[in-house]
Amino acid sequence: MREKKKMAMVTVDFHANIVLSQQLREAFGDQVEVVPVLLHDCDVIDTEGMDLIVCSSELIEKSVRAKINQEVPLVSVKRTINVMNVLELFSLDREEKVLLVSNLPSIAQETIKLLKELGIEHVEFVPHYPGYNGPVYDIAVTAGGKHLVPQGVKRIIDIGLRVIDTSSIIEIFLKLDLPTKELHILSEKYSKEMIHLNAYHNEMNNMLKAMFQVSNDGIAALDTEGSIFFYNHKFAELIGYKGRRLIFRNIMDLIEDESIIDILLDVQDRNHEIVNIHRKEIILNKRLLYQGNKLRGHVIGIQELLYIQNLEKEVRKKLVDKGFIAKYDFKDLVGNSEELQNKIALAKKIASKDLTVLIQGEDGTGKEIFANGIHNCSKRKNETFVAVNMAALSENLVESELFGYEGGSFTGAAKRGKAGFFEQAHGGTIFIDEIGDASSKIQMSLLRVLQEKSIIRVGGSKIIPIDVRVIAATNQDLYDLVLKGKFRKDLYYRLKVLHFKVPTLRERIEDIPSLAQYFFEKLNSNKYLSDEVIQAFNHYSWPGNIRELENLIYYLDSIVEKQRVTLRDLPEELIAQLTPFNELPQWEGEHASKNLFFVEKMDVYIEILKILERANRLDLKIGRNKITEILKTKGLNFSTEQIRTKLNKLEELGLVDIGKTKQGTRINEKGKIFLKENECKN
Ligand SMILES: Nc1ncnc2c1ncn2[C@@H]1O[C@H](COP(=O)(O)OP(=O)(O)OP(=O)(O)O)[C@@H](O)[C@H]1O
Repeated sequence: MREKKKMAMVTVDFHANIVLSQQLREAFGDQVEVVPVLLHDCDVIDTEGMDLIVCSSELIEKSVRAKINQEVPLVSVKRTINVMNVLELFSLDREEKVLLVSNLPSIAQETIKLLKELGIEHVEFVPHYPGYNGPVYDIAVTAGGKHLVPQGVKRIIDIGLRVIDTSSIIEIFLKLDLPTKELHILSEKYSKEMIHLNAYHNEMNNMLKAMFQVSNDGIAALDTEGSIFFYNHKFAELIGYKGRRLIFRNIMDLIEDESIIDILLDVQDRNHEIVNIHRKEIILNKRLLYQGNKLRGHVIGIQELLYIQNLEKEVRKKLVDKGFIAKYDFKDLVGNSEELQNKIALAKKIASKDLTVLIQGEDGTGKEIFANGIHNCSKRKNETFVAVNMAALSENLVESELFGYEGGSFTGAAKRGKAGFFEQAHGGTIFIDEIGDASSKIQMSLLRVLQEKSIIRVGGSKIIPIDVRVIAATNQDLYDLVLKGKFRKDLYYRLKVLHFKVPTLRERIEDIPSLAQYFFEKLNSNKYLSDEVIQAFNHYSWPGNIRELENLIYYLDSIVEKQRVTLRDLPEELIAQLTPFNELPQWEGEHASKNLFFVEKMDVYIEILKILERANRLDLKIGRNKITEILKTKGLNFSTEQIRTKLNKLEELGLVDIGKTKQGTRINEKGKIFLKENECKN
């Protein structure tokens, strides 16, 4: 019979030797004799009959060789950390400075590396070893070297001696040159390995258990009969059994409500069920637990609804702070006018289509609220909403703000580069306000994004695919910009796939009282507008639209001391722009006529209508250039652009028809009646 193999386990430290020798005995069983040797206890290592010398580390290999006088194979093992022992380290504060104490600097460094590999990356380990006089911190971590920890440390975490790595165990087996017919040793070793592995799984199990215990969710596992075989503290607390032992208790004895028991024990997964336990609203999720095909039980996750709601609020607040959330809804649009309600109905339809939108409208009409509303009504409502104002972005940075940049692509750029608004909006919506202000270069890039659905960062070459819905808005006449060559036609058509115009406040004066009241209420003010003020407001042009009204209400709330706001309280500049009431024409047409003509002096409009009426009688086509020319002869100096706006206003009132091509503008029947009734008053 072949003699038993013999190996020496050499270490410096006595405790280490006990642990490592034991580990080797477990791995190799009766097939190998393990002789413990302490390096500093002998001048010469007795190698008589020795098949292998195992060193606890490469660092002692040289000293070991110096103490052997015979050629004996030698192996230095790799060491690893017992996973379970490091759990405590997860509880250390982020960025805490912690000493890593070992007998040698290199071992300290090696242990730090191992800990990092195990995921302990949130603390800063500072190596410490005997003879080193570096700074001492409150906490020290050591792998079996408690006695080496310097004075002044308040808390020592001993993660235990580092054990021999599996790969080294295999290396030892091979070095021992055990005959192949004795491969069973290896298989035995493997089975030992399995034991180690099981131990590792056990450790993982323990780690998971520890994680469940610190979880803010109540978690439990029940068998098919309802008997609890795992639960965490939070679960016990939420079902009203805080601090009680629930293992193997049946859930039916703990919760009386049968409808909840039904949910817990029925054979289907459950999502976001809301149940009432001890007068608390609890949100419940459940997954069935299978072993192969066989149902083993149920895993339950519960949480207090209030807690979730508060969390959501916090997350929402953070996104709001970053400006990445749509804070308005359609219900924030105050006003019952048909004009507004029709546009809201249209916008809701638009919201359901995942296409690009163009919103046009004067300043302060609520375009941004519409954009928010569309996002919040769309399938992207739970994703980010990034609002960008082209007019507010500096010319130099606009490209990098929109599309991001690669590290170091320009002076002042962050080293690691930065994602732009488009990347940040990925999955959600980007709202580009004042799109008419985009430079031709940006227009080109925007076209690319819309066509290719990808971006390239400034200074980069990688194509980054993005999935973003674009909502653009402008207070300018984009088509006019296209005609003037200031806006790309292709981009214009790409943007206005779905489009609508937000009505001005002039077009919906009946909303003024409710808007005014809404803004007073927002300020917690009990002030209100007198009828004469509302009348006056109806006769004002509101160039700044709702924003102007809002600001005026803030002004009135701070300046006026009485509850009822009268004409006298209005700012002088506003009064100056109102036409006195007795001069108001009494045309009983559509309400629009009541407001539009008091915006500016009536006479220009009357003159324009007169010119159009004459042209009509003579059957002449007349366009805005001709009208501008004729007005000049009457001492009324306006640019063709201004005349265009006035013609548009007349068209809005239904008094003229503007030809779509080169037919010029024609006065219609309503316009003629209006002219007849008002001509004399001017
Ligand atoms: N229908 C409405 N009801 C209540 N508030 C409104 C309404 N429309 C607009 N507002 C308010 O008026 C202000 C201007 O609205 P918003 O910023 O959406 O307008 P805008 O058309 O995007 O303006 P701009 O083109 O100048 O950016 C905001 O304070 C908004 O809350």
